[in-house]
Amino acid sequence: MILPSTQNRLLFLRRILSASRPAPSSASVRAFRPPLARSYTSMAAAEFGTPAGGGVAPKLLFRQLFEKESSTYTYLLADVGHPDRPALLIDPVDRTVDRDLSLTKDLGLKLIYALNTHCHADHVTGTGLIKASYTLLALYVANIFFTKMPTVKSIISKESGAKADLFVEAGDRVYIGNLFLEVRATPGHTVGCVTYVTGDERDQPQPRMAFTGDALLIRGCGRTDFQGGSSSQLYHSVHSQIFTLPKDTLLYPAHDYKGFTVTTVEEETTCNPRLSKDEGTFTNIMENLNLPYPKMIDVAVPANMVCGLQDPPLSAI
Ligand SMILES: N[C@@H](CCC(=O)N[C@@H](CSS)C(=O)NCC(=O)O)C(=O)O
Repeated sequence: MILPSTQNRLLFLRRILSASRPAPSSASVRAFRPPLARSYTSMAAAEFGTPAGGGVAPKLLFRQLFEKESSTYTYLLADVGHPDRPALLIDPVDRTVDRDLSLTKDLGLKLIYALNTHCHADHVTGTGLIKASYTLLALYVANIFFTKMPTVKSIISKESGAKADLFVEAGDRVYIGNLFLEVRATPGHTVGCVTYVTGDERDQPQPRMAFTGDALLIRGCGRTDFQGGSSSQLYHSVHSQIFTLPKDTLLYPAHDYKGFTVTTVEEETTCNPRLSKDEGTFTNIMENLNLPYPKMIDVAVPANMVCGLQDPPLSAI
């Protein structure tokens, strides 16, 4: 079956969707996993803390993807040890949604979640388009009244104040199959920034991996001059929540402007020109960055507060 581009799919969706679909629920969760190998129709809060099971060890499939206009990294993670091959995307960008969805399809993955580390100011998140695209796919392949509809749920922190299907807080776990990400609160770039860290249990990937959003960039860090930013808070977030991870933890940021792809806790604690300093020096550096505002800030922030969908939001179609 040939499907039109995501933008065209959205236009089509707007024409044919009536109020037949309830607005997404906004359940707050501590740990949740989708009811794999059962139904994807449930919008109820997920299960708490029980393994997906199946007797198979988790096996990570990992891809780092780049969006060059905003220099943004999107990360694809999947548990390919699980028969359903469940997957999630971290920080998808609207411009590259088609690429990301076709990759998940090529790899035979079942996308379950689209996560944001925070409400971005420089680009529009892809989570809204991904959700809409999946909804339309369900309409193509079956009728919405009888089928078990594949859905992707958007996730962001509760503190962000942004719209999403599920809101996470420090200590929560996001499961795909038998893999999980632990949520750590790392405010300072924005009030709602979180870092997603792979699990610390024996069957989880080693070394651990942390998706730091804009809290920590390779040899840098997120700016702190808007969206409730605070250099003192950022310093404490990184030192208490990221630099305390094992030294070999791989750190994957949401952006890179210098050509780097990955770093480690050990590297950044010693080589980061901002965060390896004492707090006073760090604050002084941050107060004197004198960066121009991101070009898209006036478009991106309002759009990202509603999951990337605007004019009109999907719930209003
Ligand atoms: N030139 C870019 C924006 C660059 C920028 O401000 N990046 C942010 C993260 S996205 S809000 C940042 O925190 N940078 C820190 C730094 O030291 O560069 C654009 O116009 O989009």
